[in-house]
Amino acid sequence: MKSAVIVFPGSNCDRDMAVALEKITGQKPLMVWHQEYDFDKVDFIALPGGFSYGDYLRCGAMSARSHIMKEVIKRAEAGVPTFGVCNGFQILTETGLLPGALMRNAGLHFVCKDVKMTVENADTMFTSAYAAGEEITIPVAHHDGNYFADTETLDRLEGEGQVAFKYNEDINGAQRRIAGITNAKGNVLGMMPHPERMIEPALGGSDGRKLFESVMNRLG
Ligand SMILES: NC(=O)CC[C@H](N)C(=O)O
Repeated sequence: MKSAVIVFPGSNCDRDMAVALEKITGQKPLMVWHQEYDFDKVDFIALPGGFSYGDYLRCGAMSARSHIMKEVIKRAEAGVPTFGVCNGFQILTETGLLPGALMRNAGLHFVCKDVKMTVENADTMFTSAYAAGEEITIPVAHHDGNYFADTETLDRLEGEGQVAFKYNEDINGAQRRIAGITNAKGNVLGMMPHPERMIEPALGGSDGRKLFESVMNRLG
């Protein structure tokens, strides 16, 4: 599985993502700088966490309008599996590839800890290696993780199985404790927790591993 990791000024989880992808897929990902217009054909695109453009305006707002995102949007709309973690999730909502918005945490504090969450839908290309309802522990580190969407959108997301993960407890005020969602087609996933930081016991656990394995199983 050949992957690309998109790098913006202020990304700080790009190397964590690259290490996880290389360890799990056995192939070094392409690191793509935001000023590029195009990049080689890949099977998987990752938008890593961080503080792109210093989180100015709104988290992810400036990255969403960068050169490279035009190409990412084109490929995601054509069906390429696209995965945004934390700041990557914020970028995906800012582009409109995913619905809703990530607002300031309800407690107005940066939240940095391991959280328990539940796999709400194990029937997606990103979650199929998990069991439905499986409880997993994954770290979060964000100040804008408070997922918001209007009631109609939330009902649709839940009704269509687009809620991939929910926190077991309220950690940031997110509506319906939503931690990660997919688009309607199922090839775009955004989530606030960082599975790339939980891929082996030396990191405190391996619960993030199955996410990458799910995609690998699907792509063959
Ligand atoms: N770890 C991250 O990606 C941080 C995301 C974002 N800048 C926030 O703090 O909300």
